[in-house]
Amino acid sequence: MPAELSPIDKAKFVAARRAADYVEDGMRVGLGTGSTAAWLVRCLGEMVREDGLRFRGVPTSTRTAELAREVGIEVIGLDEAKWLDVTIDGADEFDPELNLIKGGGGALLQEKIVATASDQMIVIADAAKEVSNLGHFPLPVEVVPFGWRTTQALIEESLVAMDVLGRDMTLRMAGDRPFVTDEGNHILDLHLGRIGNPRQMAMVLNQIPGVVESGLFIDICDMVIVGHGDGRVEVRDINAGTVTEDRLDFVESENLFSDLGD
Ligand SMILES: O=C(CO)[C@H](O)[C@H](O)COP(=O)(O)O
Repeated sequence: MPAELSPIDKAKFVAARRAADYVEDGMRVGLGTGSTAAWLVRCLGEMVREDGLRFRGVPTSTRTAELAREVGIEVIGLDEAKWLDVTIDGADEFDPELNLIKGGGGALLQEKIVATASDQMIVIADAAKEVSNLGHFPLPVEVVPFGWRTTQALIEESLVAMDVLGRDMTLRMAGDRPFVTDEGNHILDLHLGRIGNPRQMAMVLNQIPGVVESGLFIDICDMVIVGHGDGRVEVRDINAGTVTEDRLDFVESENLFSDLGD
């Protein structure tokens, strides 16, 4: 058991813990990927074991599926679930309209499919993920391995046509090999600095043959729960247009903290 969590892990934990309250008996729930989503999965696992919560989870990656099974969550596939009550996931950035950049963990494709097949998407994030404009975080674009350099050139052409400055692009690596997603694809990270029109960017990227999906989540997220290191939690609800704030007691739990990392 770690002696002390960092403020960032505390922030991720309180956001995840607050979001777990949205899961009710009988629900089908999309389970995101990443370190914040891993806190959610641990919290939900504890609620299953300690409080008898009964729900079925649809994981968005093999990593999340493994953790969910480990903590006692019943795991099903999306086609079995068909439609989900809620998906709870992390994000790399969110803007005032609750548009997102996701895919830092490489799971953007399953994450987008699962979130889109849900009545509601809740994002859990530490405060550092909030931005006025998306794009400081490199935008992940999933591309098929076949002809990926040609796809890269087509993306570059499209960025030129959109007058986008700062078009640096890198193939994501895992050691000395290209990173491979759960779907067997590669990821190009677009270092754009600022995305002036995320909606247009998402549409343009999705029209390029070879691009499977981009990490821009436009009009998909309904609510962001922002966690702070001191236990404060803010809930941004796009429909209600409200910001509510409360504070969670940071209760240390040996079970939850025994397997830090994602
Ligand atoms: O999109 C994702 C994975 O593909 C993650 O949700 C995103 O990268 C945030 O990760 P973390 O919670 O570790 O900061």
